[in-house]
Amino acid sequence: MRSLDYDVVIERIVSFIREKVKEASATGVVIGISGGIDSATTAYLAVNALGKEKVLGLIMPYYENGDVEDAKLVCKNLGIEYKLINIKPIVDEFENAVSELDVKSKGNIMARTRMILLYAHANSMNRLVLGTSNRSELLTGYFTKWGDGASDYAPLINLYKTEVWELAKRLGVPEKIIQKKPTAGLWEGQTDEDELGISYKLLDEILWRLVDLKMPKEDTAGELGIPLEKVEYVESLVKRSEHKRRLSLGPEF
Ligand SMILES: Nc1ncnc2c1ncn2[C@@H]1O[C@H](COP(=O)(O)OP(=O)(O)OC[C@H]2O[C@@H]([n+]3cccc(C(=O)O)c3)[C@H](O)[C@@H]2O)[C@@H](O)[C@H]1O
Ligand SMILES: Nc1ncnc2c1ncn2[C@@H]1O[C@H](COP(=O)(O)OP(=O)(O)OP(=O)(O)O)[C@@H](O)[C@H]1O
Ligand SMILES: [Mg+2]
Repeated sequence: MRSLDYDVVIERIVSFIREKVKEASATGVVIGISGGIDSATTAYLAVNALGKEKVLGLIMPYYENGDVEDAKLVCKNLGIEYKLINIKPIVDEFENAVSELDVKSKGNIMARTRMILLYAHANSMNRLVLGTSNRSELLTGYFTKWGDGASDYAPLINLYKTEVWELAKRLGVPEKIIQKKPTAGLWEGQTDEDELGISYKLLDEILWRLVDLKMPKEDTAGELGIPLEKVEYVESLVKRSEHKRRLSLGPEF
């Protein structure tokens, strides 16, 4: 895995956010704050870039669990304005309108409902939506298309999850948030690593070699001392999710 100078990373992201808000003549940014590390890290970077007055956090729970308290902790530590919006009635109304909704499809409605609320605030306040996706999620397609994958700018998009952990430590994100298991929170007990079937540590090592270094899969498996099937599995995740990394296509003329 590459080794990054995190002081430089922070400086680059902070000036990126500042520049994009200025370029759009926007009054600030809106971020969905879940109580997880990606949104916390994004919010810390945004406050560094713009100051706390220009960052609005939306806390949008479906389930009643400790995540709301963690999300509030992030907002309070940063001193940013936040709004709590319970998305359960909205999502349940969608569920009523669709027959035979499976658990994953309902989770995607949650992610898309949050996206609508983020854009409603961005529209009405002349702000930009900052996304929280990272490179591990982007490459594996581990996000809801047009849901949490949708934003105006995504400051962490070129950093792997293991790098986001490093960044969070340096930014002073609360230890409690850093220590949490990554979860999309779309159903009770869901964790990223269980659903993906691989740890982020290994996933990132494989993706770095396969995608960034363009290393043949046999060499990747050899270097990491893992079965070829594990690398082929990650390769399949990348291939299968290609459609999520571009705007909708049509035939060319
Ligand atoms: N080949 C293709 N070409 C063009 N479009 C294609 C396609 N295959 C599927 N599609 C379309 O894509 C849809 C499937 O994609 P999508 O709707 O995203 O749904 P899907 O990929 O099935 O589910 C989203 C995944 O992301 C995870 N997630 C979601 C949200 C947040 C987080 C998190 O980490 O916080 C994780 C979630 O747990 C789940 O595993 C299909 O219904 C179809 O409309
Ligand atoms: N309950 C929620 N309230 C507000 N935003 C949410 C909520 N759940 C998810 N989101 C938004 O969706 C994004 C994607 O979720 P994801 O789980 O990948 O990130 P995270 O929760 O910040 O970090 P982690 O992956 O470590 O759990 C979040 O960063 C956040 O912007
Ligand atoms: Mg989460």
